[in-house]
Amino acid sequence: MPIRVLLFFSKEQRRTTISSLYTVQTCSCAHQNRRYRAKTSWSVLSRMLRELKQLHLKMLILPEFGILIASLVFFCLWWHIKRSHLQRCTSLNTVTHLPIRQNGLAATIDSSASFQNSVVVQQPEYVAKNTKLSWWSQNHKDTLPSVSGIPRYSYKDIQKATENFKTILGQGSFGTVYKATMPTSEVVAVKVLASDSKHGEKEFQTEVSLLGRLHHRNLVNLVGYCVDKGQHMLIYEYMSNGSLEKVLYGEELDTLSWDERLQIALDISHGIEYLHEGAVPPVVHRDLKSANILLDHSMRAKVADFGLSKVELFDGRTSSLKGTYGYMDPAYISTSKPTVKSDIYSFGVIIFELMTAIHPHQNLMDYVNLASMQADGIDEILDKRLVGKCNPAEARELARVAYRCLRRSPRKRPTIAEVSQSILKIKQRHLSREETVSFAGDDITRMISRIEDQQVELSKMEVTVLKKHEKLIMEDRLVVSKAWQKLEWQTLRPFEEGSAA
Ligand SMILES: Nc1ncnc2c1ncn2[C@@H]1O[C@H](COP(=O)(O)OP(=O)(O)OP(=O)(O)O)[C@@H](O)[C@H]1O
Repeated sequence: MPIRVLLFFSKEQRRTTISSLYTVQTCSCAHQNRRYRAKTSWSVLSRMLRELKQLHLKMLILPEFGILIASLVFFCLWWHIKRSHLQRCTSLNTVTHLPIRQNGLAATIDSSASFQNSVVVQQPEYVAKNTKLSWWSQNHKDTLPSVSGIPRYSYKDIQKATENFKTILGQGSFGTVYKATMPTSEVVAVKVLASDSKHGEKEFQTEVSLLGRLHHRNLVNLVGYCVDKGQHMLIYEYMSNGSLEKVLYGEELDTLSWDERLQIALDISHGIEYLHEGAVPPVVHRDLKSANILLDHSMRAKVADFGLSKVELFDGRTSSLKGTYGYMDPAYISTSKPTVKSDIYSFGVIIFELMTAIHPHQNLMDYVNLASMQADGIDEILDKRLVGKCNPAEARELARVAYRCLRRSPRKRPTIAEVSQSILKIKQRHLSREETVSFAGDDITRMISRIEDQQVELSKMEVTVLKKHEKLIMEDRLVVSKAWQKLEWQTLRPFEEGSAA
């Protein structure tokens, strides 16, 4: 404020003007809320102008004061325009973010109109890692903003990575899945949404927004996507051992060991636990089945295919039935209301599949119901490849967990955390048993090798004794022959001398 201007004011007026200007300045520093700040600034300014007018001073003709007011007005206008532009941009992606619990990570609920009720998790380390892929897309100026920070690729990029869609990994109701190698040498699986797919674009968007925000070591991670040339594609981390369904029912000679099956059950339960209890609100998968469990190079399992996932709503809203025959919870079929307990039911079916290698489409549930009539009924339906290779007590215990998951009343079914705990206990007991066996095995091996060493020693001793004996005999023989010669010579000598005489 130029001092010169204030000189025209009376003492009282000067004080009012200075304090008004001071208010403008401090308001702009003190308040975080910009709208409020702008509003306050405007009201203070207009009040000040009104006061100046009342003073009948011709201040505005003074160039310094005019410039100051003009720049203040300009600044406020500029700030307001910038602020509303920023707000408009953010509302296109995410609107309101409320804090949620997420395995120790801060997470938020996205209430944007485009992806209603989807779960938002703060961008994890893994996404940052994948930003190295984005150089590829950066060259393509036509790319639209990516969803949830997941790298977006052009059709050309994918065409190149899949070598013109050469290797098919599988076919689902969503479309065909191809193998691809990214420029970083990372091998991925590209799911191409079939143009006649019954899921359509809505499902595609659900999958991108949901998968892009949910990350766990037991979920198949989404590493990119493509919306280009009328095509919709999802890029996932590559699971080299394919689906659990293929491994259980395929013609591969290699079979899953009991140990591997226990680990797979535990991995699946951890994946579901993340969806049900790590994400708030909970995510119901709605299509858990062995075809949606994928196995990596070391046979560790991850839950895949969130195309049918929906965040559980607490308003009791019902929706159309989604899922796969044989895995669907009867309570869900009758109420059409998906809950986390419907997933627990499907998981129970998967546990029995793991144990029996009987597909739900081949009357698995009939066998399971028959087996439930006896305490050791599971022994009768256990996968033939496991007979004699697994501890029956462990198998029966796991079957009991699965039976609890299949209870008719959803309320009586355990939570996924309880299921995880039970499987973990079985696994730990299995490991400790194996250690004991291997300890005992170690002892026997050590004893055998000691006996073998002793045998070698004994045979060596035998050889030495024999050699010594032989030497002694030889020496004795020599002595005897010498004595014999001497005796002979002494006996014959008188005769020889006599005859000579
Ligand atoms: N990330 C992946 N890595 C390796 N193979 C995969 C991957 N995703 C899918 N596949 C293969 O592609 C097949 C089809 O997968 P997709 O998820 O499209 O269908 P689905 O789950 O079998 O059936 P639906 O879509 O009807 O649920 C799988 O069975 C699997 O063999």
